[in-house]
Amino acid sequence: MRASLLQIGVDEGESVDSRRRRVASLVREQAGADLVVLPELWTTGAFAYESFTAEAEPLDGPTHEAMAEAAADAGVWLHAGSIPERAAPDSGSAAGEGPLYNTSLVFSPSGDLAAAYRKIHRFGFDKGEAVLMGAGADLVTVRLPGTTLGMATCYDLRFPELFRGLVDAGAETFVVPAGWPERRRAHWTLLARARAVENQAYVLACGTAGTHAGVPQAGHSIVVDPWGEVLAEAGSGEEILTVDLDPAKVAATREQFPALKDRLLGLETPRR
Ligand SMILES: NC(=O)CCC(=O)C(=O)O
Repeated sequence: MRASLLQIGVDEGESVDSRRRRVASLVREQAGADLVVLPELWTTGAFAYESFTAEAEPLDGPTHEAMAEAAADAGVWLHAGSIPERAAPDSGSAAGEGPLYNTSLVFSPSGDLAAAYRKIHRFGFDKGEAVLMGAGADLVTVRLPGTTLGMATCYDLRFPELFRGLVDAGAETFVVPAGWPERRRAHWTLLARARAVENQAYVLACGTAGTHAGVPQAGHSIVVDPWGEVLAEAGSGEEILTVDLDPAKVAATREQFPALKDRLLGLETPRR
């Protein structure tokens, strides 16, 4: 299974529309891959909080349209990273706008939306995403030929219980789009490897390059195998990381070193 991670440069000098067109072309160039992965909030930049409202779009908005077409043209599964989603207002609420979410979209090779995941853990503590966006509530997995994807986004990487929940839901390959800052790059690499080792799963973690809202991005997208080995790691600039994965390695690792079977806590039915 061939995966291509597109570490997109997100700088303020490029408009959202032209970046969307550029990214669609890059996705089309990945024909021959099985899975293509984009970063978190690559239309706006994950730290460009002021632009979230202006650039928010419904689930079936311009990014959905452009990425569905690009996935179908390339004939690939596309994890299109995430968008600032403007949800419909609640039917019971007063007239006005619905909430914002940081929502990841996955398209099938025929361009159909296969899954949407609203980021559960929002970054920023008492500002930014944490106050502007709503929290997702659902764990999401997607079945692909050969592997089941588990979806998580950026700051989610710091919450191991999310990943354990995804394993319980059948995940074998975690896809983590991100806009991770350079300042905490060491955490990014360490956490990506930790989530792979503790869950005996592939981790495909795709970040951005460039600087937006004054925050230099780490880049360093990384692919880790179920034993924790780093299969590929990008530098800090815009880059495409292409890696061949062996989906059977997940089951083999879990069988040869069955640590997941020794879990005692957090199970619905305790083993001992
Ligand atoms: N966009 C994010 O979720 C940033 C996360 C981050 O900077 C961190 O966890 O550190």
